[in-house]
Amino acid sequence: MRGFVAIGEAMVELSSRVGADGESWRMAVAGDTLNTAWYARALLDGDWTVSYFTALGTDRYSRRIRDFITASGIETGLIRTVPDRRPGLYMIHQQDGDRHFTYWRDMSAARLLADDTDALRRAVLGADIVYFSGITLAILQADRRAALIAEVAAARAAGARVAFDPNIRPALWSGGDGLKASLAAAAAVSDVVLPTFGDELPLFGDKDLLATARRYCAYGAREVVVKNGAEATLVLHHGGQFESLPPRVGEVVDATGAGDSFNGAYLARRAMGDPPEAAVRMAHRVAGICIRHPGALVPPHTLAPEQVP
Ligand SMILES: O=C(O)C(=O)C[C@H](O)[C@H](O)COP(=O)(O)O
Repeated sequence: MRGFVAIGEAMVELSSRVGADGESWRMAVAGDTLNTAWYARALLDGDWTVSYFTALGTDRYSRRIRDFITASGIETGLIRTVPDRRPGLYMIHQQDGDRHFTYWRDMSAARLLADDTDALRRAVLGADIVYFSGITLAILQADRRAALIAEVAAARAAGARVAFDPNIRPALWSGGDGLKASLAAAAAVSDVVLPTFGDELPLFGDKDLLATARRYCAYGAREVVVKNGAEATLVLHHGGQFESLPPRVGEVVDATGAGDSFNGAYLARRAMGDPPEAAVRMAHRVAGICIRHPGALVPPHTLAPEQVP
């Protein structure tokens, strides 16, 4: 068996719908790295196990998150338990054609996911693919962030392929606490980096997607996939480059999870041997399904092979 391990925070997700009887809220389980693990699990074949590493409490909602992850076919055996903490929560708001998030996660259990270095090491050692994000880093104290990057680097030295999405969320980084340096340090231990141009532009002022891709290559990445919403994705791979245009999607219900679902599909297809061109095409199809549904995750039947051949 081969192993895909994702590290980060799983939360309670609330998304709203306005119907005849007013606004109603739907509760789900999501979180960027969990979303990617979930889509990867849906698309990887039976030769792969997918595991999620985080920290959860012992309360009702922590149990619900754990049960959901297990029911999705993702291993939860290595998840840390922090009895006096609860999971974080976020609400999705649609505005100006995009999704926006409000968080309640300052004291979440996941903030302590890297406190036990041995647990972290057990989670990543022996994995074939390790996946983490800028959100995983943002929720940690600076020394724990460094510890996590060191464990990821050790897993890579032991043979893992490392994938990282910068997933820049300025709201999670207080001024001057090392956002840019953390992204550079993470990319330096990564093989594949999957940034979103719209997140990179305001922080780095990149003039185009190539500038974003080159920056992550300069940090050390070998394969960079720059997503750009409905516009063409740019892939830099072993010195070559190409662009791929996503198919047009009719009505966008909620863009939450577009990037994460793209990553899950891209990494799953690369893991199973597809070249980047075919992996990007599949990733666009899956992201197109994601954004036609509320919340980050879709009803599993919408990813059946006849839907995404
Ligand atoms: O922001 C966070 O901390 C979350 O994890 C909540 C969301 O599930 C992802 O952020 C969605 O990510 P996108 O694929 O970029 O839409």
